Amino acid sequence: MSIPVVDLADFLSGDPKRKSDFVQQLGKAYEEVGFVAVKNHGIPDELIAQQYEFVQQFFSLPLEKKLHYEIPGLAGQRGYTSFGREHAKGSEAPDLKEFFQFGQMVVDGDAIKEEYPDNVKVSEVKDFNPTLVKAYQNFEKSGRSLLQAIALYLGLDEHFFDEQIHNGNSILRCIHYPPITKEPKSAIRAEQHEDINLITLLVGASADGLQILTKQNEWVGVTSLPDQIVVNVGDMLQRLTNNKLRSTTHRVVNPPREHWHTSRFSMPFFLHPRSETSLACLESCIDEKHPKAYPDATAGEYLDERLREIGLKK
Ligand SMILES: O=C(O)CCC(=O)C(=O)O
Ligand SMILES: [Fe+2]
Repeated sequence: MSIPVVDLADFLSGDPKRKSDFVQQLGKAYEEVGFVAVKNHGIPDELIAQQYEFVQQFFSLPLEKKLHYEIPGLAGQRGYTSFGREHAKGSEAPDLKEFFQFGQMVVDGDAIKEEYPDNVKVSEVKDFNPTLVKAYQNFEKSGRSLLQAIALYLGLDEHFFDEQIHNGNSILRCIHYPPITKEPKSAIRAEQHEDINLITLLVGASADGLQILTKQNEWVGVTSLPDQIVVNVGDMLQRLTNNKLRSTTHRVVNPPREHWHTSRFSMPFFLHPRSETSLACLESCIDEKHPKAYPDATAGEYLDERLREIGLKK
């Protein structure tokens, strides 16, 4: 299915009409579909290509080397998480994936640094960490622009989210779905779920498989052109907007049998605010037809609850 396509260059053009058209297109797409493809997203192609290359090198290391980077007690939030550990909320069978997570680097003296575990340094793949740092910063920048557009759509100040995401708890997740060697029991590459965070930026995955559940309750495949990234609403933004913007259910299905021998790689960037940020439903999104649907919570409290539900936190 082709999801709506928006052009971030319109938002950044300085032309008030192009900017406000972008805001309306993005907001409408998030009310209706929850997913958009973004062109002119600002993340350099060479950087994405490099990141893919290093990520493939990392996952092709022998398991005992990768296990060095799986750090107990971090709930998978930094470093390596081995195959079969994470399951979707409400699902028993683990997903068919392994992944590596990279988090915020605080360099401006902000005391929030104490909240974050250090990133895990991979020594076997030269330039792995510096490349993830660059990618992380680029995703943050594009994500900030998209949230500025969302703020305007919601009638908020354009910079409403800027402070909330400054040194926020965002995660860059590099995923490997290995080749499938035997009939999977009930598991698929990634079982249906909604993302936890505000928005997710996903660069072109290396193979088909991503599907979204439409309002008509049908699973449809999502494909984006190589020069686009897919950006979807997560549960934190759905919650903040009292269900005005949709955190659409999605999954990654197994390939047809003739492609079982192939790996799939993908790199979602989960944009999170600072943990103290309130996710209380915005007053402007509450009315008689839309009574307040969620109790107040901070982003930190909510994340904690969700990490327990998916088996990453005990
Ligand atoms: O691999 C993908 O294309 C999507 C992964 C995903 O939805 C997730 O990790 O939350
Ligand atoms: Fe997801």
